[in-house]
Amino acid sequence: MAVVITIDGPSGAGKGTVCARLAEQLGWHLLDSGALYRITGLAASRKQIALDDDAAVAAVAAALDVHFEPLATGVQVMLEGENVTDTIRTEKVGSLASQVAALPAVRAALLQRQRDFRLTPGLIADGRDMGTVVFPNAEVKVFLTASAEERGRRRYEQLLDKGFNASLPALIEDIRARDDRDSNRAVAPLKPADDAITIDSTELTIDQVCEHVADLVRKAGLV
Ligand SMILES: Nc1ncnc2c1ncn2[C@@H]1O[C@H](COP(=O)(O)OP(=O)(O)OP(=O)(O)O)[C@@H](O)[C@H]1O
Ligand SMILES: Nc1ccn([C@@H]2O[C@H](COP(=O)(O)O)[C@@H](O)[C@H]2O)c(=O)n1
Repeated sequence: MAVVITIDGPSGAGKGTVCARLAEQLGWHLLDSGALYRITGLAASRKQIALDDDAAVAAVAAALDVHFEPLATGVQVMLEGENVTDTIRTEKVGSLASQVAALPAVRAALLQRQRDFRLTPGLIADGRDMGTVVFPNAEVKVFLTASAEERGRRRYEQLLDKGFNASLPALIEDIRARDDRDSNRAVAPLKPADDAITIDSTELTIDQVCEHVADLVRKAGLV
């Protein structure tokens, strides 16, 4: 079976950035599990399904017509033939994702779809429950975190770079609300796996975090 490195952690800790770099460096597959929850939230909301209707949202998750197309600029996400790459990255869709992610049948419906990404030569899996639920036997598990203030500041700069207006206090508040919902839900809550190494990126650059994870991968004898 192909080897897996899991990187879990709260929103804005840098998981997506670090996972994409590592997957590129190693030539491994990449699972952005958050995108699956974002797409499910978007699809359910477009179908006007109540976001607390576990069975109905799970049916949407099970039937998702979604394709991830790797491009030189990143991964393009196609939902029912429509390019939703930018749409799913909004804070609004992040909030939809975090609501449907609390539903047990939705998580069950997405489980095998995530495990199917485990292909040779290896997989880097980004999410909240990669090391605890989806790939409990992963070879290397990382829990990447940072203070809510620093994560809010990163999100703020990201939005300004894209030409959007944003309020830093409101972003920090949103991040805290999402942390709270993700950490306190009954099923697959956000938490480090017992055998995960925690990296706090508050005071680290992206390069330093990538080097730290690459070091763990080398020490585990995976490359
Ligand atoms: N160590 C770091 N130092 C400074 N900026 C960083 C660091 N890590 C990530 N960033 C920046 O923070 C922003 C959020 O990073 P990223 O999207 O990778 O986080 P994430 O953990 O995947 O969040 P989410 O779970 O919400 O998708 C990006 O603009 C990224 O460039
Ligand atoms: N394994 C996962 C991944 C994500 N979620 C939920 O989706 C939301 C969006 O995730 P991003 O990583 O794209 O920001 C996130 O807030 C979680 O609620 C999850 O539950 N499990």
